[in-house]
Amino acid sequence: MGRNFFVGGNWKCNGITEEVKKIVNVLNAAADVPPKEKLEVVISPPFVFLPHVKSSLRQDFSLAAQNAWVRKGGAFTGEISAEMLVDLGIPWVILGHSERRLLLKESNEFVAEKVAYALSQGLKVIVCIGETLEQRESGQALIVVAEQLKAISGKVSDWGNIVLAYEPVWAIGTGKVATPAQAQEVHADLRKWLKSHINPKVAETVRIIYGGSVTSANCIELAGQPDVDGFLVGGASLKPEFIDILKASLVKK
Ligand SMILES: O=C(CO)COP(=O)(O)O
Repeated sequence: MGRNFFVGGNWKCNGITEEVKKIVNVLNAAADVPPKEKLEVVISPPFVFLPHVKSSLRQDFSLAAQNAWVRKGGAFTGEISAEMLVDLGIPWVILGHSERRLLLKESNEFVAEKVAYALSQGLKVIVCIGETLEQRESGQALIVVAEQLKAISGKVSDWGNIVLAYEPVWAIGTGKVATPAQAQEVHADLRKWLKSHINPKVAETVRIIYGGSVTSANCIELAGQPDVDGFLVGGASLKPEFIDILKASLVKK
């Protein structure tokens, strides 16, 4: 089917210099990581560590920022612009993470504007979408992710540089992973949505990755689902078990 497996390691707001060095050492020392043509690995440290990690991380792994400002830089204290990331040679950015949607009140529209701007500057974007527990329990999961997707599709015409990360909020950092069937159901539905609202080619080629309590213990079964094209890993990306998660890509033929 030709969708290259994709694993992102989202370090979130974790790590100080010594810890960052240790994680990079573990990543650099990992043997038998499938080659780039089979597995795309993107590590996302906090902004302040991007230059250090860029200069010390193995060449077959790539880098993502965890956020970017919604438009050109300027008088926006505390923000980081897409131009700065491009200047530093950072190819990817994570946008729309639920922690930012919920804690920093980023709306669907705002996230969509950020995605469009980042793409316009040449960044590739990991777009996060996902429902809360309350929304799932009231049967709204698919409606919520479709709305999140619709906002983005209203502002984006080229999907070639987008990876979609389905991250149910109730599974993030809770140890309560979605079952493989739950993940597959939403991923298949997202692909159906893309097919009818964008086009069949985008539906077939966009990678849809799962995030939320992925560990070395559950990654193989999740990776075995036909519409799960990889993972966005939080907590476990700070640990040596991340290497086992990378190897879950081997279940894809
Ligand atoms: O939010 C996540 C990745 O972006 C998932 O976090 P956890 O893997 O810690 O649940």
